[in-house]
Amino acid sequence: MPNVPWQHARELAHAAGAATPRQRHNVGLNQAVNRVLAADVVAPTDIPHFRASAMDGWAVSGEGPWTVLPGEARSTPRLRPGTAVPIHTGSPVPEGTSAVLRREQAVLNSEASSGAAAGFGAAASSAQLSAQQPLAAHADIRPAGREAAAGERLFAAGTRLTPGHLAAAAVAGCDVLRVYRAPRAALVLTGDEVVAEGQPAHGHVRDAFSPVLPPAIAHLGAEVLATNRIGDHRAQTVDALGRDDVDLIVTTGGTGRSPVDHLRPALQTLGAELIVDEIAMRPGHPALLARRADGVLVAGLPGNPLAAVAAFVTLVQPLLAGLVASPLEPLARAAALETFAPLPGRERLVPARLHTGPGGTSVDAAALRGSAMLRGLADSTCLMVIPPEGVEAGEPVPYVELPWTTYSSVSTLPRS
Ligand SMILES: Nc1nc2c(c(=O)[nH]1)N[C@H]1C(S)=C(S)[C@@H](COP(=O)(O)OP(=O)(O)OC[C@H]3O[C@@H](n4cnc5c(N)ncnc54)[C@H](O)[C@@H]3O)O[C@H]1N2
Ligand code: MOO
Repeated sequence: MPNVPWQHARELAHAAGAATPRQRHNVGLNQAVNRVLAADVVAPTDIPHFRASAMDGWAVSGEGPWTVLPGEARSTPRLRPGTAVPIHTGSPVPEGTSAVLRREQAVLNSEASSGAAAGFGAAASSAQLSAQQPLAAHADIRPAGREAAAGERLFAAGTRLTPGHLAAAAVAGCDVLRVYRAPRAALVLTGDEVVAEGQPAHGHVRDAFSPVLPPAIAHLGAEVLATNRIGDHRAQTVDALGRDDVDLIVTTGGTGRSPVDHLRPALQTLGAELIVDEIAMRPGHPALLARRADGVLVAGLPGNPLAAVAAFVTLVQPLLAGLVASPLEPLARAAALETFAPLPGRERLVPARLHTGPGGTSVDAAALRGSAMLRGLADSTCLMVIPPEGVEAGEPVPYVELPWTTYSSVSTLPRS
């Protein structure tokens, strides 16, 4: 489809990912962060699975004062009314326990000082224990099943796993989780003039993409199997686009229509279908998305670095979400801090920084935002999506987070 409206390009990319057959497998918890659940996680038992003390102190039964029994809670299966036994945080409470008395609220024998001074854990058996204040029934007892009952759904299929999910799964007693296999990608970076290290000579450029694309793709939960650098050469391009051990090939450069741009002709040679053929956006309009006859997807990002990042969030981000059955997220909005004039027929993606202040959340566009520039991007957390009709300062504008924005997507400081 030629010159696809920006939002439609996202939807086509997401649908292309979602239409790709998915594989599922079991992974250990320490391999599961950032993977997407392919099945619900269900509590195998009650969580917690036993009634436990929430504090260090005494398990007591009935009304005080209580006679302290010899031993401690773990070796005491049952308490009778009027008795108590020392207990530690997390230990199972004996049957018959009506409450836990915190050590600092306890008085042993006739001592009026706090339980801390009353020799907790070292009290002689048959000492008399009482509470400084009335003790509520069930005080400081964590009931079994308080967090979840056995069989209850803890996390739904489709959840992207964070360390917090994994900690909860571990506490539930899970060792492996059923997840979608991480999508596999290969990079093909084109350009005779592109060098991978050092200061580029006159007419050459230093590669901007190998530092940004692998972490961005990994952040989105996929693996980069290989990065292949090729010259502006037709046969090399056909060859590089032919690998079949991946779900997705991401290319950079060569999206134009000059004799040295080989991406479109190479895709034609391979019999690939163009799903998106240019996008009504700036920068990044020459970007494309294609599917080979065997289903492998090819996302062609333009060579200009900021244009490539804009095309990445438009095509690759939704596509990778579709590959693991995640929804296409609606865009968040924040107030634009400056006015953008209309640009009929296309969206503009502008690097910007989110800022929270007393008046709410706003987006502050970077100054250096030419399609071949990167300084503005370096200092940004998102791309504003300016609609064709423009936006007035103070109006809400949609934005997409950059695919490496993690825990601090909202800055509390204005751009300096
Ligand atoms: N006659 C026209 N010319 C151009 C048009 C157009 O519509 N008509 N569109 C412009 C736009 S917009 C873009 S974006 C670029 C797209 O270019 P290509 O995707 O074909 O990329 P190249 O020509 O190979 O390179 C463009 C530019 O990017 C630099 N580049 C390439 N790879 C890298 C890299 N790995 N790291 C850093 N920079 C890279 C390359 O040196 C060029 O400067 O076409 C416009 N032209
Ligand atoms: O996609 Mo191009 O950046 O607009 O130069």
